[in-house]
This record gives sequence, C-alpha cells and structure tokens, in this order.
Amino acid sequence: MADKTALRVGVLGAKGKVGQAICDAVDAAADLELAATVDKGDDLDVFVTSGTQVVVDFTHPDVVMGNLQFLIENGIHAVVGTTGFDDARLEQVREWLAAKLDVGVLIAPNFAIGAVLSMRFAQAAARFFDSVEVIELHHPNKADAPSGTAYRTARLIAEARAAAGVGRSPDATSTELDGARGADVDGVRVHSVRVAGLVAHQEVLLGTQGETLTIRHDSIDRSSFAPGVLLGVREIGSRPGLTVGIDPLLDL
Ligand SMILES: NC(=O)C1=CN([C@@H]2O[C@H](COP(=O)(O)OP(=O)(O)OC[C@H]3O[C@@H](n4cnc5c(N)ncnc54)[C@H](OP(=O)(O)O)[C@@H]3O)[C@@H](O)[C@H]2O)C=CC1
Ligand SMILES: O=C(O)C1=N[C@H](C(=O)O)C[C@H](O)C1
Repeated sequence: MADKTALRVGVLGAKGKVGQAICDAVDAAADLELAATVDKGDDLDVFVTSGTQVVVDFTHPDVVMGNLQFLIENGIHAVVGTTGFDDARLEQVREWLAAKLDVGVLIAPNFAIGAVLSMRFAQAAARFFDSVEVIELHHPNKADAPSGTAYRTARLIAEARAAAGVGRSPDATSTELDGARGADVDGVRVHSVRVAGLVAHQEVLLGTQGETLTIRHDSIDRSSFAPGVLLGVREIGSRPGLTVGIDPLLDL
C-alpha cells in the first residue's frame, strides 16, 4: 500500500546517467515516492496530474530554463543539478519565483559532499598562494565546458582573492596557441579535460614560494550525487525562493 505521508518526487531527465541514479535513490528511500518520470519528448503535464511535489532536474543546459518556468508556474518545487546557470539565468529564476512566493528552487553546481567541501577548501586557501589554477576532468559526453563546478570554484577563488587584495596569478606567457592557457573565469585560469572512462573530477592547484597545495575531488560513481539531491528534495519545500548550492543545507 502506498505511504500517504511520502513526499511525491518527480525526475526530469530520468533516463540520463544521473537521472537513473536519482530514480534508484528515490525508490530506495522510505519517505519518498517516485511519482512521475520525464525524459526527452515526454509531456511535463504528468507532474501536475500526478500531484508531484518536488521535481529533480538533470537534463541539459538548453532545456532546463523551460522546465523551471513550467515547474514554478505550476507551484512545484525544484532541485536542479543541470548546469549552465550564469548570473542572468539565476536572475530570471528569481523573477519567476517573485510571482510564486511559496515555491522553492535549489540549483547546485555539484551535489557531491566532497565536491562541496573542496570548493570551500579552495576558497579558504586562495588568499595564501601567489598562483591558483583549476583543472576539471570529465567524461567526453559532457555538453558544457568548463564544468559548472569549475566555474563556481573559480568565482569563489576570485572573490576570496579580491577581498584579501591578492592579484592575479603571475604568468609571463606572451605567445600562446589559442586555448593553451585555458578559460579565464574572473581572472582564474580553468582547464577542461574530456577523457573516456572518467566520471567527474577536479583539481585546484595552488602554489607559492617553495610549496604547492593540490585540492582534488573525484566522483567515481554517479551515486555520489544522490545523498545531496535527496537532502535538497526533503528540504526545499521549507525554503521558498532561490537557493544556490547545498552549502546552507549542510550548515556550511
Ligand atoms: N549538479 C550536479 O551535482 C551534477 C550535475 N550534472 C549535470 O546534469 C546534467 C545531466 O547530466 P547527465 O545525466 O550526465 O546527462 P545525460 O545526457 O546522461 O542525461 C540527460 C537526460 O535528459 C534528457 N533530456 C534532454 N532534453 C530533455 C527534456 N527537454 N526533457 C526531459 N529530458 C530531457 C536526455 O535525453 P537524450 O539523451 O535523448 O537527449 C537524457 O536522458 C548536465 O548538465 C550535467 O552537467 C551532472 C552530474 C552532477
Ligand atoms: O556533467 C557532469 O558529469 C557533471 N556536471 C557537473 C558540473 O558541470 O560541474 C557536476 C559534476 O562535475 C558532474
């Protein structure tokens, strides 16, 4: 018999690599019920007709904004792992939410606890080193570069260095092949590697006189994202408005 107190959860991108892991995790959780799943070509209305309370989105940067607009307009909370959120997109989400004050949206560049902590460690270390660069390494089916995690890490590092009055990393490069020094995210160099067999990995390399520090995180399986996603699913109903990152849910 169905548990009437279980939270009714939907998954968008349910046939995808992460979507499948999230469906399994929801199925295995006694307090959650997998109410509806949607993948490419399916109608979003199933979330409304099934009484879904929270939808998890792991789809594609090109479609996630349309999904979010639908969910917010229909009063359904959202937990979003899909990447591609710049300041303009976050502002658009806030605008939609302003018309639906009881709806909560959580958007997180990375739901793995180790990744969240590694971003924090990088942010804390950034002001103590002359040089800092970010290298992210992923499977070759990834659509976006740099990764959402690397983009966020670089911005946190840049903010920490600016607040401490630390300038850009020294770099004497005067001639280069296009892209050889990576992308410039707020003055921090970010390098993207795509290699078959990888899942999701990141290194932050810091260096100063006579020493280097490497902060590395590895997601070796997509189940690494599930605990953070389920935490978001359970919490987002009591957090109206936009939450970026799972840090506040972890009391970080
Ligand atoms: N925040 C985090 O912790 C993490 C974020 N991600 C991000 O999540 C996203 C998905 O990653 P991943 O699972 O690896 O990607 P996949 O390509 O494996 O999965 C995406 C799924 O979404 C489907 N899809 C595409 N368009 C739509 C649509 N309009 N409606 C519903 N479903 C759709 C795809 O179908 P089809 O294949 O037919 O196109 C596919 O089944 C990426 O942006 C990735 O960067 C990934 C891991 C962790
Ligand atoms: O596409 C992926 O796989 C991942 N995407 C997220 C990102 O872009 O940061 C999170 C994680 O790195 C896996």
